[in-house]
Amino acid sequence: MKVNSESYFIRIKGGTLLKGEVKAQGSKNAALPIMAAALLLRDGKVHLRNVPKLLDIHTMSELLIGLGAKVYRDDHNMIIEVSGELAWETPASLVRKMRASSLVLGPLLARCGKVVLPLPGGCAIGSRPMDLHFKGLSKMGAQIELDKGAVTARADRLVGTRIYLDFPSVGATENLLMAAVLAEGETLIENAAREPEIDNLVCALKVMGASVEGEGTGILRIKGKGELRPASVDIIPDRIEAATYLLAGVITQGDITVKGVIPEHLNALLAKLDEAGIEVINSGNALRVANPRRPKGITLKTMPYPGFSTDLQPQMMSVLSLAEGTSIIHETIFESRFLHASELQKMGAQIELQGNTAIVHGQKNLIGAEVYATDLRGGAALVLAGLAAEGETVIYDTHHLKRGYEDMVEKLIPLGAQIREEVGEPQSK
Ligand SMILES: CC(=O)N[C@H]1[C@@H](OP(=O)(O)OP(=O)(O)OC[C@H]2O[C@@H](n3ccc(=O)[nH]c3=O)[C@H](O)[C@@H]2O)O[C@H](CO)[C@@H](O)[C@@H]1O
Ligand SMILES: C=C(OP(=O)(O)O)C(=O)O
Repeated sequence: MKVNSESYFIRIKGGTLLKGEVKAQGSKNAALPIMAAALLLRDGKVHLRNVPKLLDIHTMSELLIGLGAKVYRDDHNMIIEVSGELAWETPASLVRKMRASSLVLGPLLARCGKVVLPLPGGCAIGSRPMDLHFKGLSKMGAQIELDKGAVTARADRLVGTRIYLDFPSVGATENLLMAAVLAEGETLIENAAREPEIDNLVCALKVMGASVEGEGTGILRIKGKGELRPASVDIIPDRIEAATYLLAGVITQGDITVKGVIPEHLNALLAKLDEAGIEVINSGNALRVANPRRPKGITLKTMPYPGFSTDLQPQMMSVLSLAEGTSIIHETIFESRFLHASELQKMGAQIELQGNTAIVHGQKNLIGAEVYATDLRGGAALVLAGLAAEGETVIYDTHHLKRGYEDMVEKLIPLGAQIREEVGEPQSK
């Protein structure tokens, strides 16, 4: 039987209370830009530790190899070796697979003076333009041309300048920061994103010899350097993956400890769980929920960090669909990040959508059903719902989960989940 990447599905027999410990993986969204940052080296290696084994990481490796870098992997360690000339044309087949491919734009432009990047385009969760990336690079002296779905950026020299971001875009902050570390003079990025993954990138750039100040403050001050040096970098724990397992404990009213986390990265989630009446035990580098009660309905709004992460909104919607009372969820980051709602409705969730607001009327039970993962976190939300639902849930298109969750099924089984992944064409599809 021919198996393609879209033939994965997951079967869950729900209603089992989960119990045990699970370790957080390294952060996907920190590892991806740091891998791209290796392109800034003229000659040498960047060693990365705690790199998660994910499809997106594989895609970024392929992209770097296509550009002329060498990538070696050994379990969760990775070495990226860069020397000599790099290609500046990025292949559409890889760029279209993953939005984060656009993170090679800043480093390649700074390193090669020219980049052709097919535009990653929209995806299921929203249109995701790159205007802020282009505006910032233009201000640094780059010429940007858009033609036939690709951007060509050219710059004989990038010059430090003052850039105000109209929105604290994570990707734009990362691209501009990486371009600025090799630019002439000082760059100021105002209204910069403050996500922990940006701090991890700043930390990586600093060990590579860059001069950057202001991480976490919203104002980044970068003094350009002629050259960076080889370095070793630790990837931070993945706050979104960690939170997903914590929420698996909440939704099954189980007893789950997530180890190897940085709890302060999850302050917004912890505040909302507290409002919902869920006690989370914080022991410094682990978070535990111990047979929590059913959550109360709450209101939440997704916001740039330190606000509530849009990447946790779908999983939280599953949890709140089993709350006592009604919850209101405002999605302010992506315009179509409610695709999971109609799948949750098939499982008995009572959700009304009004533009970027979801009104979730909590139910006592969800019922297993056949549902489709529409995107990465939407898929995670369905796994959570399936773990709590009565009877069997079959989730199709679970290849999306492989972008962001290392061995999700294998991590849930020891916690008591009755879950298995299957490959092939399911009968009922
Ligand atoms: C690989 C990675 O780190 N992905 C994360 C990153 O995505 P990403 O970096 O794509 O997210 P951004 O912060 O850039 O996007 C946030 C919002 O700004 C808009 N925008 C962005 C750039 C731009 O030039 N113009 C513009 O209008 C986007 O369409 C979106 O509505 O941050 C998102 C917001 O926390 C997370 O959900 C993603 O998981
Ligand atoms: C939206 C996400 O990733 P990406 O930006 O790579 O699509 C995510 O990690 O939830």
